[in-house]
Amino acid sequence: MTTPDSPLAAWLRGLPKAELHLHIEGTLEPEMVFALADKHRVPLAYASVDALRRAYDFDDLQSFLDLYYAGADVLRDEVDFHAMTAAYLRRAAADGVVHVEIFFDPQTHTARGIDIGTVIGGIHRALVEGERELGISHRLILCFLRHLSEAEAEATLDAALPYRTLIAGVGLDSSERGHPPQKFARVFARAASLGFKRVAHAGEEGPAAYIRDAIDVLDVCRIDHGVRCDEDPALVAQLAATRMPLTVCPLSNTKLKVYAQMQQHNIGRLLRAGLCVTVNSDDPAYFGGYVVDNYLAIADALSLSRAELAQLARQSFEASWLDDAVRQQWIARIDAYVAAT
Ligand code: HPA
Ligand SMILES: [Zn+2]
Repeated sequence: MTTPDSPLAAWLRGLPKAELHLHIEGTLEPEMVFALADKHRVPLAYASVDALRRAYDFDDLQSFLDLYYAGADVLRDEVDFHAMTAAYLRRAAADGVVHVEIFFDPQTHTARGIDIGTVIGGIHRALVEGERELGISHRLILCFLRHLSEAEAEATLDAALPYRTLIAGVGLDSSERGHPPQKFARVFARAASLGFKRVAHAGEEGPAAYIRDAIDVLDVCRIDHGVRCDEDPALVAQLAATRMPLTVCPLSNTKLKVYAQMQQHNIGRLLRAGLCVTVNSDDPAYFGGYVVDNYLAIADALSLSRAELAQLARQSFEASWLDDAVRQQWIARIDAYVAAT
């Protein structure tokens, strides 16, 4: 068993990495939930930090989402959004993350009467500070909640337009089954015409057909999760041939019972089949680990070599929205690190 103080963990922390699948609301640790509940006098359903953490025992995606949306209720002002984002960036820096592309869910907050400018303002201020103080570059991705209507997604896009220079792309998250990509075809087309890049969660709990539809109907440039692609061998071949990135989240997949055990995870097989798979933490406060914990979990369970782990890190930059020259610089840094260690 590989531990966080093992030589492999230290080596992984030294490996430059990008994190591309991270819900900022999913970084809200129980300690911060309690601190913010206290600050705003919000009653909580749990008596202690430990009791809340013990509740993080999920059956599936929906059982997680119910707690995740409840936890986000303590975020009330700009300072809260800043504190949450700053804490994540400090933790990511300790893991050797040098670039982040993070999701936020504006509808979770606007539905509670919080202005979208408060949400974006706090997150963006922390990202700018993180770049200056920690050297972490960033992109911000606005996610639409797929259990809500397309009309509500359209209204969210409208509300975000005054902040459009701060937002690189749009995504699609929340309950997947029964909410296919087609439901959001028009709002994604409008986002494209406005110059936003597109990503979507697909093939986490939903079928492989949702991955095809995200590509064909929403014109996405990455798939978030995508692990159920292996139910469709022709799709796997297409993903390999086109180098369509998958932002895979191993600890999330075992916590939400997509796989009963990490040994069953397909990321190693997909990597060896030539897919641009990447390693990410999704909602680290809820799933028991940040990005290095995710690398360690698959290294251990799937017996991945250091060469394979380095390739996963290279692919995190290949899949990123960094300028090509910057991407190539980070990949060269990885090559140099591997040669020197
Ligand atoms: O893993 C996820 N899937 C879908 N929606 C989400 N919202 C936060 N995390 C997730
Ligand atoms: Zn996710």
